[in-house]
Amino acid sequence: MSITLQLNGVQGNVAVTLRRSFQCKPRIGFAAFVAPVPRPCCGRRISNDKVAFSVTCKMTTTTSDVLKKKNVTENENLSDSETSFTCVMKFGGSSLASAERMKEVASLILSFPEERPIVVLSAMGKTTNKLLLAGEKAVRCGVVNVSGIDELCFIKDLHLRTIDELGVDRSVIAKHLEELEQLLKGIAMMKELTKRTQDYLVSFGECMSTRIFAAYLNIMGVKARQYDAFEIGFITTDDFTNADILEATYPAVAKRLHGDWLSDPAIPIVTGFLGKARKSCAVTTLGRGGSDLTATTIGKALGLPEIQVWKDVDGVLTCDPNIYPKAEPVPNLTFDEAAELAYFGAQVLHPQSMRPARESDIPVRVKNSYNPKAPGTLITKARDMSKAVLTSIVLKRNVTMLDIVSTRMLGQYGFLAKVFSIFEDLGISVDVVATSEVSVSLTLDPSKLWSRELIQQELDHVVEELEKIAVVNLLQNRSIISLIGNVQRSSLILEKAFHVLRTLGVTVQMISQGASKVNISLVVNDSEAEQCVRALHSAFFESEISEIEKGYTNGNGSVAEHC
Ligand SMILES: Nc1ncnc2c1ncn2[C@@H]1O[C@H](COP(=O)(O)OP(=O)(O)O)[C@@H](O)[C@H]1O
Ligand SMILES: N[C@@H](CC(=O)OP(=O)(O)O)C(=O)O
Repeated sequence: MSITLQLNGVQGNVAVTLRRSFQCKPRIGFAAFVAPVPRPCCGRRISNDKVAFSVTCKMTTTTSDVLKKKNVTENENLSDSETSFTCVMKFGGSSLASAERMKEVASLILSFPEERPIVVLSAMGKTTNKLLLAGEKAVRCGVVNVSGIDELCFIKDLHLRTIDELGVDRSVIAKHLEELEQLLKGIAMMKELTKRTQDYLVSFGECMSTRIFAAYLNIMGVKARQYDAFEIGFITTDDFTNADILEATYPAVAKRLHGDWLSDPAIPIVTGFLGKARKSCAVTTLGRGGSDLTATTIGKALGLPEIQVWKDVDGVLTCDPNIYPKAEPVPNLTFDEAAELAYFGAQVLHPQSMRPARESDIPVRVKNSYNPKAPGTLITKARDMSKAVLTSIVLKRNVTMLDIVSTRMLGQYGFLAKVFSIFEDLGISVDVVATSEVSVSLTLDPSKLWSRELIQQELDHVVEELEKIAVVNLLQNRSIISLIGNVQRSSLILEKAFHVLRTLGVTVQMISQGASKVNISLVVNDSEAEQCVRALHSAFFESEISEIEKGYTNGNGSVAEHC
């Protein structure tokens, strides 16, 4: 059985996403569609000979952004009933810092009446940081002093004030506030904060923000339902503080959210960042900023047409605005570029968050909840790279670099394998690598876990192990500057970048062109890094002729074609 879809006069290449409807039968192959259907789809039987399908059509040859939703029945009969969600909207802590902000986010969601979103929320403002600090203080302060921990008082005050200002009943989070204090007392008693307990501790942030927001929507007459991710099928590894999402998550989450919607439609308000460990069944977290990953996971699970992540900036910018305020929004990025950018330190996206979106080819839109009219950044599988040179500059500070020279003869095989097995044994992740026949230079990832730095003891251990096979030079306080862009034009990028760095008198200590073909990484001293980023930004992105650019002007004063 197959379906022929008539798209009312729209010509050209049409990508079609079919979304699961009421029942799991019959399974149907949709051979007639131009694009392959991502997974078996199910229809809703509306009479003996008709089955209704919820279909989203994305016109890829007209305006790439136009989404049209239609319900299509077998033999081109259209039905009006809408059966599923249209997007994920994720709001981070920066969008939810106060009652005022929660109100604005609620009206922002409701300003898209044509959307039926799944909403993913982070903890309010800086709640996660405060919870972590409260946990650290609890270890040292003694049980009797827990109630007085500044961060606990701040969290209580922020959430109760928000509840009161929104007109929500305090009972919505009363149990959580009580349990949070009990947990901190437990930590104080044990004088210990394990990673597992740390995850449980920070989960209170998302558990409370989602409950408050759902209750507020309900008060406003908009039916909403709160979900704890760890109760609806987010299954992860047991790697507390940095857990990976397991495949079983996708069908479980889709079944739960879709099933609930069909039996009693309400906007789902889901905790970002959290999961449930497969073995221990304890609460896990997905690493800092992990709510982005929650959003893309839900997008993939339900095969949604779009994933939106709402931030406090006008999209992904040409560099970190805290380093250089003249940073500009980047209108389009590929999944590869966004992933590389996030991995190499741009705080704006969680490093793993692009994976589910890329796997299911769902566009991710990064928008500004403080400035919803700004177009934001659209992240897709491919984009027109013909004019692209540099997209964004990313800085990762406080990196440790190792120069490792083999003590054996030239051509000794297995040297690299030995080096990397040492890192594997010690559970340390390597970022950037450059090799020669007898030596390897590499940088160590400082922020794998909770943004913590590798501690000296761990570094000493690495060096000790490596010194069994090599001469090792440990170089600390380095920075990686990642040039994200079109590596097809790497000569141009490098020529210009090195001109900038030479003008500044900066020596590049290592260079590596990523296998992803969208990233060139340069290692410099920490103390010089910010100055380099500003100068590189000025040279690559600013139209006025900068001091550095002057070196590129030709005789008649016009800028030579370098970028
Ligand atoms: N290249 C970049 N583009 C945009 N924002 C960036 C970039 N690099 C760093 N940032 C920082 O990331 C912040 C947004 O990310 P984040 O705080 O995680 O938002 P949220 O809490 O809403 O998820 C911005 O306020 C900005 O300071
Ligand atoms: N609250 C968590 C998860 C998160 O994603 O936060 P945000 O969206 O505010 O970056 C954190 O601070 O890491």
